[in-house]
Amino acid sequence: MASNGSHQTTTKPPPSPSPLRNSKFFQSNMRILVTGGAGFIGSHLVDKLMENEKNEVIVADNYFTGSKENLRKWIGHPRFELMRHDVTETLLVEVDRIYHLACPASPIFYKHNPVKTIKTNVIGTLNMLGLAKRVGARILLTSTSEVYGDPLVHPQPEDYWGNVNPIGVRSCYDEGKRVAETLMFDYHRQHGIEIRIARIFNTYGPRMNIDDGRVVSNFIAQALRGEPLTVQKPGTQTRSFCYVSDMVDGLIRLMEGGHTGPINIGNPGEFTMIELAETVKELVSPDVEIKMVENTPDDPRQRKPDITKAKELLKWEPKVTLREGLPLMEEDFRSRLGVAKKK
Ligand SMILES: NC(=O)c1ccc[n+]([C@@H]2O[C@H](COP(=O)([O-])OP(=O)(O)OC[C@H]3O[C@@H](n4cnc5c(N)ncnc54)[C@H](O)[C@@H]3O)[C@@H](O)[C@H]2O)c1
Ligand SMILES: O=C(O)[C@H]1O[C@H](OP(=O)(O)OP(=O)(O)OC[C@H]2O[C@@H](n3ccc(=O)[nH]c3=O)[C@H](O)[C@@H]2O)[C@H](O)[C@@H](O)[C@@H]1O
Repeated sequence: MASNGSHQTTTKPPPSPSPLRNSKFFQSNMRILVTGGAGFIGSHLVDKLMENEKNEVIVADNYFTGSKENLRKWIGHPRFELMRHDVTETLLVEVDRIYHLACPASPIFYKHNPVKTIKTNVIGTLNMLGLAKRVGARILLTSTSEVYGDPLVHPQPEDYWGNVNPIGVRSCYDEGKRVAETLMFDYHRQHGIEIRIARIFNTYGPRMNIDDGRVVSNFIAQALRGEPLTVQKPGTQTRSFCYVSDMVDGLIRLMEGGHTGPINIGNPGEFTMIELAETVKELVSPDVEIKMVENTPDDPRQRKPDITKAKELLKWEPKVTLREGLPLMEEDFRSRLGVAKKK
């Protein structure tokens, strides 16, 4: 009988998700949530995770920039589930790992509805951290090299704090990702959540949206349509391009390794936009014109990852060069645009 109305505290752990988990017939798979899994990087990550028969994969995506088409081969598979879900709303699922990718990544899409972009980065990441806390999952955030802004240190190591405009048209994305990183570390310190942060540098490959607006997809689509390649001024700005299979390998190593990050994942091969246009022209369509056009505000002038940490801590480095990766992407764009290669 309760003595004098004082509350008794219980130290019993919360019940397991289902008593079936304790059954000797239960096969304990790794259950993995991929937010943004219908997008470009997300769908390649899903392909890789599904190769392991011990993995069950759940994708949550609102299809803003992603599509079911990217996951077509897995729909109906017993270890795969796809749900239409916006990460700015809470989600209750029992999972062991969360790859949190949901966020539009191309500047034209993230600037389309900047308030929604920042909500996705902030509220979406809070929701996923809340989920990780509730179910004890490990969570990986796909942050970005944009946290370095228009960098004054080159190449960029992880301990560089960046040069970011907090009120510019890109801020919904780069400041959004910076807050997302802060939230990850605060949940880690305050609640002991297991976190991983990848700072991804420009990644390209098959399945990018044809009219995605990012530079590699723009140039390949333009070359195949016989349109001028639009180099935004001054054209001397640089980027370092990582092929998507290398990126997925790096993300899985980071998730399964013992380091929180942030860790840069990218290919240190650095090119000006004029060099990129010339390479696409040479490889895809030698007759195409290269045209200089106006740029957008706050475009970073140079970007190249320092990947010392990834090499040391993850034993990771990219394998696919730009000249090897571009033809793989060209092949995919040719088949989607219905443009055959001239013999
Ligand atoms: N590709 C790159 O070069 C690059 C570089 C740095 C960081 N990243 C990060 O990697 C992640 C994936 O990028 P990507 O290139 O595959 O982009 P993407 O646009 O192809 O994929 C993003 C996915 O997130 C979904 N999404 C967007 N908002 C959502 C929301 N509120 N709720 C649920 N789903 C939502 C989209 O529908 C899409 O499927 C992003 O977080 C991006 O910031 C990408
Ligand atoms: O890797 C990153 O960290 C970030 O990089 C990109 O942002 P950005 O580098 O600006 O990507 P693009 O839009 O592909 O632009 C790259 C460069 O190409 C130029 N560009 C773009 C498009 C075009 O048609 N022509 C052109 O010259 C831009 O001016 C810019 O200098 C991504 O879109 C972000 O999601 C990502 O987080």
